[in-house]
Amino acid sequence: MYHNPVLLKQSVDDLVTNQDGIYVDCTFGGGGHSQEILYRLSENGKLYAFDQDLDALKNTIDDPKFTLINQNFRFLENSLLMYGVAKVDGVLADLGVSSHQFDEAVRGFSTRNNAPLDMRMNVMQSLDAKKVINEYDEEALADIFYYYGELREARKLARDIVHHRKIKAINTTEDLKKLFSFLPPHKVNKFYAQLFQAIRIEVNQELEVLKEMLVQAYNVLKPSGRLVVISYHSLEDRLVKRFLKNGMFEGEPQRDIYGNYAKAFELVKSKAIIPDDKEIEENSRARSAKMRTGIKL
Ligand SMILES: C[S@@+](CC[C@H](N)C(=O)[O-])C[C@H]1O[C@@H](n2cnc3c(N)ncnc32)[C@H](O)[C@@H]1O
Repeated sequence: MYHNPVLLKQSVDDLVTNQDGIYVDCTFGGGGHSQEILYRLSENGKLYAFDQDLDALKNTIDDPKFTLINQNFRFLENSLLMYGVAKVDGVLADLGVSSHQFDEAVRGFSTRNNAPLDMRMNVMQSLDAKKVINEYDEEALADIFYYYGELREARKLARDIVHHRKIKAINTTEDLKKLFSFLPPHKVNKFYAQLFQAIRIEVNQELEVLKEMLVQAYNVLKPSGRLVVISYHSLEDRLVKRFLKNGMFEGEPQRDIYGNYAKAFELVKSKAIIPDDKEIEENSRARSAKMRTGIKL
């Protein structure tokens, strides 16, 4: 199976409030969420879906209400304008990589397989994991490991990598993992997961594009339109949470003349929605999912 959609019912229940409306699925993947949105729309409704990965295009849905756009969702606003769409009723984003991307060993996302250091969601882009690991300077690498992987020994890791790559280029996931094989077995899997997460975030500029998409989603939403975001790690969730609360990512939110914080969205639930035990048992990818929904004020 290409991908088993996470929090499917909950997310689409939150998203679709107008069966004649215009909706956006920023992360088409295997099309599970898109398919469910289409079921809820009348023949007057429209769904525009984005995916930057060419593989996802193979899953396209044959439905006159549906348009699939092979583009990064950081170009949400302009891409929709190209289709004559200025305002929409709801935007969904189910972030990260699909199971298909993860399971395709050759793409280098998984810590389990030996593969070229790649990790690009869009195989047409030039920056890949090999460039990050072999060409970034020590300080840049340390920052990536510290901020994106939340690895405390970031400086030492960066130093080790720079030392080894002078002797021999680090070309594959196995070359990279081998550098840290001295770690105790009970620590090594978590460490690799954090290391790979950090590199993947950098290769795909995941936090930057998320910020750009959130701001544009706000711009394209009609008043009362809904933004639903499912994220899979705390760095993403933190950005989504702050944006839905204050319409910004950092700093002090503005206050009105009464001293109240200016709000961009009303939250459907103050706490993030997480999958229940049954869903996690059936789909391990659901384990770290957090969903937040805002209604544009
Ligand atoms: C978790 S999967 C989505 C799965 C989908 N909801 C389903 O039901 O099959 C994320 C998908 O979004 C795509 N994606 C991630 N970031 C993207 C971005 N910045 N722009 C466009 N597509 C992106 C990935 O290529 C991947 O196919």
